[in-house]
Amino acid sequence: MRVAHSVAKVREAEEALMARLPEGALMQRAAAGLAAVCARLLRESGRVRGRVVVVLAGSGGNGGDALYAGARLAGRGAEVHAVLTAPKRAHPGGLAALRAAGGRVAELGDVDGAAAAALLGRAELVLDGIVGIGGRGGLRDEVMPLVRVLRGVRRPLVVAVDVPSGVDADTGAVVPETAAAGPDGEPAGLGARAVRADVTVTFGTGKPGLFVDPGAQHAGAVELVDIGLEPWLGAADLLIPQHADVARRLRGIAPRPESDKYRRGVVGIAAGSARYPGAALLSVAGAARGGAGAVRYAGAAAREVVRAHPETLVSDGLPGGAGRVQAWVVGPGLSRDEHAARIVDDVLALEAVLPKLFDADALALVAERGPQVLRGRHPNALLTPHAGEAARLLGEGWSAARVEAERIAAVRELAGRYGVAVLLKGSTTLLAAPGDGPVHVNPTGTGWLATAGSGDVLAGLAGAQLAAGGSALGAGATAAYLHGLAGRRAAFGDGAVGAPITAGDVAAALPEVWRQVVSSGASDGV
Ligand SMILES: NC(=O)C1=CN([C@@H]2O[C@H](COP(=O)(O)OP(=O)(O)OC[C@H]3O[C@@H](n4cnc5c(N)ncnc54)[C@H](OP(=O)(O)O)[C@@H]3O)[C@@H](O)[C@H]2O)[C@@H](O)CC1
Ligand SMILES: [K+]
Repeated sequence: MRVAHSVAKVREAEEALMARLPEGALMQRAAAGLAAVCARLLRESGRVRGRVVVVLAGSGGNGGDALYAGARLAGRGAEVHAVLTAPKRAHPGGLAALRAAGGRVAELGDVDGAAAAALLGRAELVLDGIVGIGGRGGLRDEVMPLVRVLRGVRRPLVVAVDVPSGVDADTGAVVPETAAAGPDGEPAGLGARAVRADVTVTFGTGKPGLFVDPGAQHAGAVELVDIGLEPWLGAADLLIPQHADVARRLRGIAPRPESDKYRRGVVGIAAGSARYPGAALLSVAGAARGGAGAVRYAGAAAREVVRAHPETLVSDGLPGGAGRVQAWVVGPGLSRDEHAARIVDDVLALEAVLPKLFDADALALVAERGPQVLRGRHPNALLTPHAGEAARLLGEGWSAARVEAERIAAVRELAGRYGVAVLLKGSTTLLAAPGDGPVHVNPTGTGWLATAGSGDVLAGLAGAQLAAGGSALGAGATAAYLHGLAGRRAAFGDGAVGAPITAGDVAAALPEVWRQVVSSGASDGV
């Protein structure tokens, strides 16, 4: 499990640790770890000696880390150039160390467009130490020309120090560029006032913004440098599961010799309608490979379902009359007519402790009824909205765009308000349960999963995980993880190039990724 802590918790822990260490010791630990990662990255394509490294150093501790790391690389023979983005306030110790090691120093004002392009064009590695956890808002005007040039030059490896400068460390938010087009000709709207890194070397613990989009896209691969903070860090704010965590749960629900289909769990699917039978088929496909012993289907697409999935137990009545199940999935392709409302109300009338997953059209119907139909009544329910559905559930003051921009806050608010676990779909899928516990981030997604019906497969899969037992949050997190891996598997196969996939391909890839996770469970995985 990877973890992340809020800036406030990091600051508190740093203070406690610094009080026990000689002055500057913590920054030396950070810089040593940072330089070691940079040296390793440079060695992947040769030696450190003679390589051109450009350090962008701001006015705070982040710039200090970068300058000290630059000094260490210069000490190993690299040709290091620093550009001070706030020359009067550059870290004095770091600056002296870099100069003493033979590094060259320029001020932002001296490095205009052409000079910046020449310098960054020669760089093999750029250290982004403009601003770290002390940053507020997007990058300021004075550094943007340099950042735009960096974006345009034939890419050196960009290593962000602690956080990509301009990314909000707590939320992952970035400020979009409002200017029409940058000098590099980048179309308006695509750029952000933030650095885009290949690798982020973060200190002490992860920062939430490194794992949640759009910040995650700016962070690239995240490497953690241990600076001894752990004993002083409180509970994590974000958890990022890896193969080993998911493997533990999958082993726990694997069938035993004495298992029968009922002990493994039966998942009920109330999905699809005469208009949208496909959603029923895809939900059943996800559920059938999701770890339950059997799938029961209740609804208008019974005939189509049994034709495509003959192992399914089908009926065309309401869920309550369909027979015993351990978890219900309601919503995909249900449409929003009176009959759909009757189905949702029927599920809401089922035994309170029975796990129930509400997706798609069922979410709109839940939103109409209000949080009180779930809060305090259905402790094991799971909502699986995308941003638009989340905004509808949250009501006044929320829009899909706001949910996208404040994903962590949105998923927490939803879980708190409805009193149930929530899986917020999107480019980074997040999960939260009511209360102050950590938000889970799914690390396995791929853009190729943005394809029709992909959410239906996820709903079925998550329902099967609910039926197999455990908390709604654990079931949802496992489903999101497997679904993301299956999407990657379907889109990329064994290679590095993705291709378009269908939701059916995602369902078909589930057994393979399940095996992959369980068999490599001891390693880090993603
Ligand atoms: N504390 C520790 O023990 C350790 C800390 N460590 C390191 O220190 C970092 C934290 O250092 P920090 O607190 O000095 O803040 P930092 O991120 O450098 O930025 C503050 C400066 O940036 C400026 N600035 C703000 N917003 C901006 C913007 N949008 N665009 C441009 N500039 C902006 C702001 O300017 P001002 O608002 O004052 O005008 C201020 O001067 C942390 O991330 C880690 O790398 C490690 O060495 C481990 C030990
Ligand atoms: K930075």
